[in-house]
Amino acid sequence: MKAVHFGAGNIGRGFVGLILHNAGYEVVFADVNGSLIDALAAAPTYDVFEVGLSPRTWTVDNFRALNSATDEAGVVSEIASAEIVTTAVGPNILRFVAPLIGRALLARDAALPPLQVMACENAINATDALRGHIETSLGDDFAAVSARAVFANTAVDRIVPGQAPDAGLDVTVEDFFEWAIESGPFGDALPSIPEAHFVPDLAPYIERKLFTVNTGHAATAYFGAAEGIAPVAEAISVPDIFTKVKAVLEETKSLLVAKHEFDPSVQEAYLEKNLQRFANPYLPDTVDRVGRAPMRKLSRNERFIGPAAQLAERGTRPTALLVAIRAALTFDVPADPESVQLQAILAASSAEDAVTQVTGITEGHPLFDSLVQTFESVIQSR
Ligand SMILES: NC(=O)c1ccc[n+]([C@@H]2O[C@H](COP(=O)([O-])OP(=O)(O)OC[C@H]3O[C@@H](n4cnc5c(N)ncnc54)[C@H](O)[C@@H]3O)[C@@H](O)[C@H]2O)c1
Ligand SMILES: O=P(O)(O)OC[C@@H](O)[C@@H](O)[C@H](O)[C@H](O)CO
Repeated sequence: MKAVHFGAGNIGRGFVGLILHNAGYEVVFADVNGSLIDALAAAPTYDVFEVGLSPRTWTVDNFRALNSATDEAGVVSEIASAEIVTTAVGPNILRFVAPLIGRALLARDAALPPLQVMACENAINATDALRGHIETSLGDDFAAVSARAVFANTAVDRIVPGQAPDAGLDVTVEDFFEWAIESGPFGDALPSIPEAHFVPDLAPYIERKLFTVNTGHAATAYFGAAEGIAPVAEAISVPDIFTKVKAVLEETKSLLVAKHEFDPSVQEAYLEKNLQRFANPYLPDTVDRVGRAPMRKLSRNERFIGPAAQLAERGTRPTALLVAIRAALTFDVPADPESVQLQAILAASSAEDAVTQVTGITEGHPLFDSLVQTFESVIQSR
């Protein structure tokens, strides 16, 4: 069994690659980072160090690595004969890997079982987005080959921080993980991945993950950055930050419980567990990584505006989420292109225009006026 995985970065090596390896797949990593691919191609193994209360080390072998910038034909050929293709490249990069998957579908033997395509990104319905990019890249040819693939959305959860410069290929990760995959698209032919769990309806899982883990994580990062704190674990240990993050998660909990009918006590335990995960003292994670790409994180369906807008549409004005959104607007990291872009918008725009540009929320939406007030207070304080 062979899986081609795009993105040999933190989650690629420390989670998707590891779980597929443990499931018995040969993993072919495809990445545009030449030095990373060269190192992987030359290495027989790498280690994954799980840190936390139950530490353990995994050794990953049975992998190969290809440079998808310089060897497109090689990557296309590998995908054409693979069982699975996964991605962990970032939601905005899916459009660049899609044409290679499209070309592989054209080349794939129609007699093979369908290629199982799963995007493992922090975004709602990322695989649907990937499929859309494949359709765009193939144009009229897509219809003829669409039966050669099945597309399943997934929710992946494991905190994998940036790695130390001297770590080489080894990856330090937390000792927790969860991989939920929608089962419907596979029919009776589920992929053989024992450590994943297959669910008929992914929507509650991905919203619960994005609006709890990632909303709380990002809020911690932005509150921490505003206080000049770099480590995430240190940020969440500040009582005032903990209180504000918990309040944010109580708001998203109220939405998740109302919308998906989660048991309130189960959701409370889930959010408490996540507050503990952020505080993992063994995990060298930073507010700059967790807060990265604030334009993406503040976009319409993402971890802040997604739940805040839904609460407002249900007649509840969010308050803690707006405090976190305000902190996000102050995230000023010159090395982060989206932070630079955000600060430029705030410097040059009215609050009304900035709200629409950054969040996609327009006048007339029940959250609009609250966002304008929040943006205005940041613009005034600059
Ligand atoms: N790190 C985590 O804790 C974590 C957890 C769950 C989900 N995710 C999600 O996984 C994705 C990747 O995150 P990460 O933390 O591993 O980032 P990362 O930067 O460590 O890895 C991304 C990799 O993608 C590669 N890449 C970029 N453009 C590419 C292209 N066109 N083709 C092939 N490879 C390309 C980069 O070179 C890099 O190696 C993101 O969507 C993120 O939200 C991350
Ligand atoms: O990857 P991002 O930028 O969407 O979000 C940063 C972190 O919150 C994220 O990577 C978490 O570590 C991960 O989602 C945990 O499962």
